Amino acid sequence: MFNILMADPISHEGLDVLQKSEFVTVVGDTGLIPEELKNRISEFDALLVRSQTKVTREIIEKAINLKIIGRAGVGVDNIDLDAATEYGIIVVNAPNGNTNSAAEHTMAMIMALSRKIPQAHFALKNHRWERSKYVGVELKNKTLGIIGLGRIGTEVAYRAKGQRMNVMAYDPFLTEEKAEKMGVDYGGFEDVLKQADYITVHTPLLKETRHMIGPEAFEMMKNDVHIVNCARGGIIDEAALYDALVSGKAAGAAIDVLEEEPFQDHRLLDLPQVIATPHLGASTVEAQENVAIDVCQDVLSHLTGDLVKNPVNLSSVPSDILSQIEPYFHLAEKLGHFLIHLTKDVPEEVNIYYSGKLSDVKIAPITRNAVKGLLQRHLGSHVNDVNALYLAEKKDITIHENRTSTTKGFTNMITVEVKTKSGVRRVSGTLLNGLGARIVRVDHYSVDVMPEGHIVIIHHQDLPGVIGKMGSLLAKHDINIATMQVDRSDIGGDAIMILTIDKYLEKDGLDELKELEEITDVTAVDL
Ligand SMILES: NC(=O)C1=CN([C@@H]2O[C@H](COP(=O)(O)OP(=O)(O)OC[C@H]3O[C@@H](n4cnc5c(N)ncnc54)[C@H](O)[C@@H]3O)[C@@H](O)[C@H]2O)C=CC1
Ligand SMILES: O=C(O)C(=O)COP(=O)(O)O
Repeated sequence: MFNILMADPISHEGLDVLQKSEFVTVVGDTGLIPEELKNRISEFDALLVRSQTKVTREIIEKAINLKIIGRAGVGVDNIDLDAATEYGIIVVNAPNGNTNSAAEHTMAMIMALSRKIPQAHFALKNHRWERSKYVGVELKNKTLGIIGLGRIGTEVAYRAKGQRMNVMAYDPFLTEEKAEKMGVDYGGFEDVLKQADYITVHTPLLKETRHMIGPEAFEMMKNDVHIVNCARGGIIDEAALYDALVSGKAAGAAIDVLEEEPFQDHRLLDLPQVIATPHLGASTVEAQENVAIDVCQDVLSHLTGDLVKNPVNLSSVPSDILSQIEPYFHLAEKLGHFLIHLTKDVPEEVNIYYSGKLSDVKIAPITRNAVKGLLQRHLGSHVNDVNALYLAEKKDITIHENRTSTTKGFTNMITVEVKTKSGVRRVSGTLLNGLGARIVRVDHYSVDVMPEGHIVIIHHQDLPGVIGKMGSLLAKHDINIATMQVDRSDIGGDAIMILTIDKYLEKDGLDELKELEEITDVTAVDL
């Protein structure tokens, strides 16, 4: 049974997804202060949040059972992603469910700002009939500058065009061709700042975007510019915005998000030309339903061993590609696990070669599984595909991926090679059509071994009688040999024998095997 903590309120349609499962229990405890969350987090396998709860490194360090953090929304700036990755905790979000809601809210804010609707409404509610005070400006033929033309920015662009605005956008991934197709003017960051009558930001809050609209940016803007932030507090430097509004450079601002939420400093909110909502961009019934369902499905998938759709700290793989590569995950992990048992020194470099039909597929997720298999032997079962590459880097192990289209007789092959100061060891495996995974090479020897169960790898001299001696010794320990594979470099030279046996070979049996004079090395692996 997995315990899930819902730390921020999430729509019941999502919770229904979880509650239908017999594998999970959901505890709803919203509004915990950081200290309380820190004290309780070790009880939980999964954590569900929106933007209120800050999932800091301190909390993650205490989350000894946590496997997944689900963010019912887009922005993950409230979660310490580096810490989550380091501790092998997958973070998932719900990137699509609130796009429409946020775009509609942005348009509502732009219109309300232009026609001073909140101010006029407030006056009238206070029984003041102030018609001449609230003269607005039209949107038609004005230029809307969009910084960040992703999901929400794009939807805002289409809506603004419906208002007959000219739209100009800057996004590092926007090409001139794409802009033309969308009917949007293409510009650099500064072009947008200089030409727009309205500027709306739709980037995530990142190191690079924090305070990207600061004093210098305001300096470049047109006089009487209108500023809109329905993305994240901190993208616009609030002190610079305040100065621009007070100096008259900016005519008004509409803000849904603040650098500190709930607000501490209300200077900006007190300005009459500022209209504001308390982070309501995603607060529609529809959006909350969408994001809750999406995130809860991913949380349940992960806890029950399925792949997630919207990982944040892992690259996501489209389902058609995933169906091609997923069968290799298990093989890659087994190869890594097998090889690390043959590796006697500290691994310094790992090369993974993909060949045949694996030479042109997305290999990164397969690599993560190979590295997971390699590291788990010494670092334990907390190594997973979220933190495998991070942990390898921390241990100064460099990982290289290589592709070749040629395979020696196999349609697909993965070779994992480990370099240590004493040499190089490698193992290759393939998926045989209809027959499953096979280890087909160990160093320069050809073999055919199913990577399952109890395996003994014996390096020996190719002399008559060795196989018999070894068989008798195992029989003495009541060990039955299920399969045996033998290969040699040349007659009478070095040879390898790989046995699959029916039960675990205890240390005393292993030591006795090592004592046989023809045997140079024995390794037991449980796969
Ligand atoms: N107020 C609210 O309730 C909501 C706020 N949001 C915020 O909106 C943000 C955007 O959401 P989506 O459009 O769904 O994300 P998205 O990932 O589809 O779009 C973000 C875009 O910003 C661009 N970008 C990144 N750095 C940039 C830079 N330095 N300059 C210009 N563009 C840059 C990216 O290339 C991307 O196209 C979220 O990260 C979240 O913080 C999202 C939903 C609701
Ligand atoms: O999805 C986002 O990034 C949002 O900002 C929405 O936040 P919320 O879930 O409403 O706290």
